[in-house]
Parts: sequence; structure tokens; C-alpha cells
Amino acid sequence: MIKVDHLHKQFVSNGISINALNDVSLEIQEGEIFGIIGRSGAGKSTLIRTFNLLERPDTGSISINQLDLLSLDTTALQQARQKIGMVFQHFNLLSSRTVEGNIRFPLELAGQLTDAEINARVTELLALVGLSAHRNAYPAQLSGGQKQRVGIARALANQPELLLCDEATSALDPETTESILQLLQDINQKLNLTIVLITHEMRVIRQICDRVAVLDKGSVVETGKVIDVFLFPAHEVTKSLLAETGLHLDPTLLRKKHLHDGLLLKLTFTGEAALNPVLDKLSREHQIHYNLFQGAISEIKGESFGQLIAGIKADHLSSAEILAVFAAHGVKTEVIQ
Ligand SMILES: Nc1ncnc2c1ncn2[C@@H]1O[C@H](COP(=O)(O)OP(=O)(O)OP(=O)(O)O)[C@@H](O)[C@H]1O
Repeated sequence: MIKVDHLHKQFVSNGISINALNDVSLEIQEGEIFGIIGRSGAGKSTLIRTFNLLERPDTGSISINQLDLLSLDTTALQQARQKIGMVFQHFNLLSSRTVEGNIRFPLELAGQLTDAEINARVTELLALVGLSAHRNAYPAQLSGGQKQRVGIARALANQPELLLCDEATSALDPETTESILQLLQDINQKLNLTIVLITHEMRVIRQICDRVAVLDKGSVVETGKVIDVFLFPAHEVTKSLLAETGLHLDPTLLRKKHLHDGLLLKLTFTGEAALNPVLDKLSREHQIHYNLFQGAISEIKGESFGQLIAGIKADHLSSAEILAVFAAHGVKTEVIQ
């Protein structure tokens, strides 16, 4: 669906040059919700804006459905952009137009539908985003969440193949964020629409994304399925972003305290192992004694997982044999000490 190769983008500000994108390559599949996360200044906005050429890279290539965006002339680029919707952090609604007027706007610009067809399309879009009762309201009369629903309806007006969300929930409170993320997920499923979103919040990634790329100083430092990146983060930036969610267990304190005299393990339960009392079973069957120090049991996009830091002792088993027992029951282990 989207393929970007070796993107570079440098800005020069007050004589200082900044590498906003540094050799970024990514592939995003049709129908997936792909998240790009990073700290402020990591290059997220610059990257997502290259996907519709609001930002032109200095070098590299961007293709969407095999269409090489950088090779298009102005007219062809305008046409390509109609198939790419975009939602913004601060909604960017026209304050002098009603909700209907805002949603009509891209349809009027496209010039392909009659007035009656535009009206019908607006009715359909309002129902999709749950705003049918607010057709004639002005943006100033709406809450932040409602404004973002208008932004989403407007972005969907021309039936895009791709929806880009630039920090779409960052200006919203947690409850409203939840409802907008739910709406994006519904749209993704109903329309099989590919969604790319940028955010600095791991909970956004965790709630709706299928895959994620972690950006740091203009480079992609880690990418993968959300559950894998959450449970087995490889890069320090990912670990620190996760630490803020409370989902990433941090064994450093335990290591210092020497709380046990066996193996200190991080155990990760996913799939079947997350749903069954595996630890209890192994304890009974293999006389493995365990002492739990930290734990998290939760869901990532509907997939259950459990992660525990536990002291493990079994007098008759070597460390390697203990690890083999866990592996045989689908439990991933990381030796902390
Ligand atoms: N038009 C510009 N002129 C100069 N520097 C820029 C410009 N746009 C972005 N930058 C710089 O490029 C870097 C990446 O910026 P970008 O906005 O893409 O990051 P970000 O991850 O989206 O950050 P934030 O979450 O704060 O928006 C930053 O150092 C920023 O200051």
C-alpha cells in the first residue's frame, strides 16, 4: 500500500541544519492501522506529511499503491491526494461553515458529484461519525470530540484509500480519545481503510494499531507487530515510552535488592499460555517454586498477554532445564539474573 524508501529531509533553521528524516524506509500494508510513535521532535509530522507530499523529501521515494508520488505532475498529484484523507490535531475546520459545509467542502472541490449527490453523501458521512443531529451546527458550538468527528467525516468524503491521522487525539481528554480511537477502528473495519497515525502516546498505539514504527531523531529504530514491540521492546526509546504506560516491567530494582536465591526471570505469556494457569500447572507437575515480584496482565488490540517477573527455584532442575520447561509450554523467558 505505502512504500517509502530511504527518505531524507533536512531543515535549516537560523543557520543550523536538522535531519528531520534520516534514511527512513517503511512498508505499510493495505487495511492495517499503522502507528508511528516518537518523542517530540523525532520527525513524526515530517514523515506522515511526506505520505501526501505536504512535505517533499530531499531524497528517497514514496509510492502509494505502486504510484510513485514524486513523479507526478501537479494535476496527477491533486488526483492522488483525493484518495488520501488527513485528520489534524487541531481539526482545521472552517469556522464560517456549518458541519455540513465543512464536510461538503472537499466534495465541492473535487467537482464530481451533483448537489443532490453531495447532500446524500454528507448524510451518509454524518451517520458514520455519529453527528446526524449536528448537521447545521457551527464548529464553535461543538466539543473537541465532535469537531474531530467532523474532521474525520471531511477526510472520508472523497472515499480515500488511505487515512493519515496527525496526532488526531492529542488535543482531546482521555474519554474522548477513547471514543475517537473506537471510531477510527470501526471505520478501518467497515471500509477496510488503511490508517496511518502518528502519536506520542503508547496507549493510542496499544488500543488500535496493528503494527508500529518507533521514530527517534529522524530514524526508525524499531518496527513490528504492536504486541511484539510492547512485550519485547528492543530500543531504549521504546522502553522509556513504555515505562510511562506502566505496562513495561522494570526489574532493575529487584536486581539490586537480591530478593531471592533462584533464577530471576521475566515470563511472557501470550496466546493459549495467557489464558491458562500455566505457572500453577508447571509448579505442580515439575515441583517448580515461584515467587512473584511484578506482574501485568492486559490486552493489546484484543489479544491477551501476561508478563511476570518471578523468582524461580527447582532443586532437581538446572537453569537450562527450567527454561526448557517454560519454552515447552509456550512461555517466553528472559533471564534477568
Ligand atoms: N519547517 C521547519 N523548519 C525548520 N525545522 C523544522 C521544520 N519542521 C520541522 N522541523 C524540525 O524537524 C524536526 C522534526 O520535527 P517534526 O515536527 O517532524 O517532529 P515530531 O516528532 O512531529 O514532533 P512533535 O511531536 O513535537 O510535533 C524537529 O527538530 C523540528 O524542529
